[in-house]
Amino acid sequence: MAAQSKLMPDRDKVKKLVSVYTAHRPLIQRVLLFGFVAHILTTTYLGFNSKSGSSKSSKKDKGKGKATEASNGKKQRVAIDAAFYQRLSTILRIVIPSLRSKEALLLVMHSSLLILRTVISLYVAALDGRIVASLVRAQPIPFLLNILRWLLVAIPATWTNSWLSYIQNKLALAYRTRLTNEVMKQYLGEDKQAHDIKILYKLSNLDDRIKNPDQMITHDIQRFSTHLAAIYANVAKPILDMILYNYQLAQSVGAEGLFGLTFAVQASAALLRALTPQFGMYTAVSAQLSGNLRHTHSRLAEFAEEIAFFGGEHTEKMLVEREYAGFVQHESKVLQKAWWHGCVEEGIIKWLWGSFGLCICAIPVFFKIPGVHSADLGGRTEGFVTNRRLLLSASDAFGRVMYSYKELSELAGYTARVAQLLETMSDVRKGKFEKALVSGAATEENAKILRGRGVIIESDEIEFESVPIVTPNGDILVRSLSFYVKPRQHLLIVGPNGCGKSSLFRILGGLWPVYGGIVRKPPASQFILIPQRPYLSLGTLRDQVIYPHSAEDMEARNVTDDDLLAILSVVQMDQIVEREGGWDAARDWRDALSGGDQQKIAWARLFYHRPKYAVLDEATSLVPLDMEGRMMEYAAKLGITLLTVSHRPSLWRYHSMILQYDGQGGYVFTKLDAEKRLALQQEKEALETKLLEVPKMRARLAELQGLQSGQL
Ligand SMILES: Nc1ncnc2c1ncn2[C@@H]1O[C@H](COP(=O)(O)OP(=O)(O)OP(=O)(O)O)[C@@H](O)[C@H]1O
Repeated sequence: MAAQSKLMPDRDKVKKLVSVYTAHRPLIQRVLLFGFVAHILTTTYLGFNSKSGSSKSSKKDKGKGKATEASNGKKQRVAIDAAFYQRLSTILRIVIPSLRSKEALLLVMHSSLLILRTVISLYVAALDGRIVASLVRAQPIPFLLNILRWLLVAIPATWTNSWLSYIQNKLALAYRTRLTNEVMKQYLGEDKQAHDIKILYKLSNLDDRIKNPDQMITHDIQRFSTHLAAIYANVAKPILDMILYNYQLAQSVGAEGLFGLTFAVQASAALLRALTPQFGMYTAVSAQLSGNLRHTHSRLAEFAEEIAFFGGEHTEKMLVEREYAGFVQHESKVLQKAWWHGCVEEGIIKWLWGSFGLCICAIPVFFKIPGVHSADLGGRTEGFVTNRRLLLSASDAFGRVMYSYKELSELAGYTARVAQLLETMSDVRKGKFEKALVSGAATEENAKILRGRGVIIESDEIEFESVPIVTPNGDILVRSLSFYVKPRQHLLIVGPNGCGKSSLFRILGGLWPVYGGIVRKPPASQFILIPQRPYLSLGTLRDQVIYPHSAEDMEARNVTDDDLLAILSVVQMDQIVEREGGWDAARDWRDALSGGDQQKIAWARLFYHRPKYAVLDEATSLVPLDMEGRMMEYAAKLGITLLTVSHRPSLWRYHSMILQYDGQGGYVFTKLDAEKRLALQQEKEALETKLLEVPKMRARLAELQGLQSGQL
């Protein structure tokens, strides 16, 4: 009796607690639901900002040395971390430049359609329950009416889905266009006046970070845009869905059950996340390896003739196979990781969470929920079917948030690649280069030269005052070079191979930085370069002569096709117009013209543009001597001052100054007396020929002496 009387107050306490709970249940429900929404948003945010992801990746990077690696050996970490969000926000400002932009409008349309789809799904869940309930209650009229509603709701449902995929693809295309335009603006210059920066050349020659810009501009930007457009639907929409479906579900199963479910799901989700491999890093490495492979193949196509003549197919095959093997090895590793991750993922998301869900749907069937009226069999079935559908949608939404983590990792990979391209171009634009320097650059004296910067002054004449000639690798070819070229004082540049003759032109053309001294020169637009193998663009015959002008530019200069024909007749190429089918004929001119004809077309281009200075780098090596003289004289007649690199003595007489490198870092700059030099050259050659005869004469002498002694 005593023990019973002791228990009584406890029982009273519990009863009191239950009655307080029942009385305040609406408030408790609201607090729980609010807590639920806050919890979902916080955990999702923390999940996408997971520090563990980044630290894990850096540990792995150290262990296996696998992160995206620029060719200068620097590794770039790819994870969903602060760096990723920072890169992404920079790119987002490019792809969605303002709230009034087309992309922002598409995003608003996309969001509205996503919400509409969720609303339709909620309605369909309730309708499904009602259809099953009318079946269980054997009520044909409500059943038919509900089927009619089902058919009617199918119209906006299908319409919404088609629109969603259409707008998502449009969004991806719009992002790609914005990003490509921005990159092209930096890569090839914004307008015709902006080509002085020469990012195109500097990116691959003065900097090591970007190995294959073609792959980045075409493939990586496309993948990035597609992922970015999809990530919005895959992250924002599932989060919204999760909140709405669960809210609806809580109305019938109680927020307590929902909270329990959320706790169990979050715990297993944390486990899944911990087991998720670094897909972002793998994506970036994949893109890099496939870019290398593509580059190796494009070299094959470009140098097909040279390789075929050398019989270098076997060596090239080995090179391609090595690249391919590296790519396949990486892809196989990723596939294996994706395989077991897929198993764990499906086990947890589909099956474990499915069982949790069924238990939740059973709550109103087995327990009396305070404040909810008991239902008949039909009502219970309706509740169960609706709840189950809501639950399936909610768990599907949660699953998509989990999967989107993987997608987000991939997006991080492409974001890293695109951001690297943009950052490197911006650095190159500012003159900041990252390049592995050769050992010679390590000496203190060389390093000092490399740290310095010279002055460039715009002028009508060309003058170098104590300018070092330094290669992008940090090799110093000439420590201090001084010379000048006045208009019509043609300069000949000679010296052994690799001594820096063409490098001088790269400094003049603004391709290489000036590391010291003073350079006075006209803007790069006042120079025209004719290399040994001239560049022929894609386009018509006319385009080859007027490159880089367009037909409109030519018209604006009042130059007609007849004028072009007259220019071609100077180089004896006028018959080509008829032969190739007129000025508008388009071909691959590198194949259609012989080497000599290509050089002549380049000279015709020079005569069309009539710049102040022409830079000729072995530009007459493939044309006959009489044609060479004709072209040089015509250029001089047009008032073009020539800076010529050539080993042909026949060219000396067209120049008045000479810059002669000795190949050891020294040089002589002096007046060129062509006749005297030619006489000296002829005397030297005559002596050399005579000297060649000496061994023969000695042998003959010995023979004669032998004969003579035999006779005696
Ligand atoms: N983009 C580059 N990156 C690194 N080094 C370079 C680059 N271009 C040229 N060089 C180096 O600069 C040096 C000089 O080259 P340059 O083309 O000026 O020689 P050159 O005197 O014209 O020789 P040649 O008569 O054989 O054409 C060479 O050692 C070359 O390897």
